[in-house]
Amino acid sequence: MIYEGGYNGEGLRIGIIVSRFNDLLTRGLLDGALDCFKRHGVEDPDVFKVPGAFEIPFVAKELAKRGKYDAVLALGAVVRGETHHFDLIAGEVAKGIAQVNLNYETPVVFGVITVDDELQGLDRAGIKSNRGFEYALTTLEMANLRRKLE
Ligand SMILES: O=c1[nH]c(NC[C@H](O)[C@H](O)[C@H](O)CO)c([N+](=O)[O-])c(=O)[nH]1
Repeated sequence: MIYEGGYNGEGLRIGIIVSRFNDLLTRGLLDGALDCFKRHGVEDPDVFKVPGAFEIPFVAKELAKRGKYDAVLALGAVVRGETHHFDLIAGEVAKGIAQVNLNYETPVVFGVITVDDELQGLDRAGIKSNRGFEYALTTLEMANLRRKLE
């Protein structure tokens, strides 16, 4: 028997966390994700805005703890600058989101792009492709798979 989640979003409760840092990129990711959810039947996903990617794990934990959503999508953009700050942030955000997945029952999809520069980010946030749309498909699949595992 093969268990896998489909892309039907009808009846699913979806939360989206999006960071404002590198807003030009994260706005594109959010647009792509909202387009995907709308076209797959998700009614009115909730959007939670945070200052930067580092703040995402806290909100992800708070949402997962309450168990209100079938799945949560975390969107952010970490751009390699002159400092090694991005390395610290990207690593901590990834670890933080992974921990929420393991400590709670709500799948949280890691939709944080890590890029060398803004142009590379724009390529992924709508110019060549939209990773937000792709991560939203992953979120639908995980929400539906979770329902099959119950
Ligand atoms: O989302 C990001 N936050 C960034 N920093 C802010 C961080 O996420 C926190 O908001 C801040 O450290 C306050 O906690 C970034 N860089 O500094 O490179 C970045 O590229 N992306």
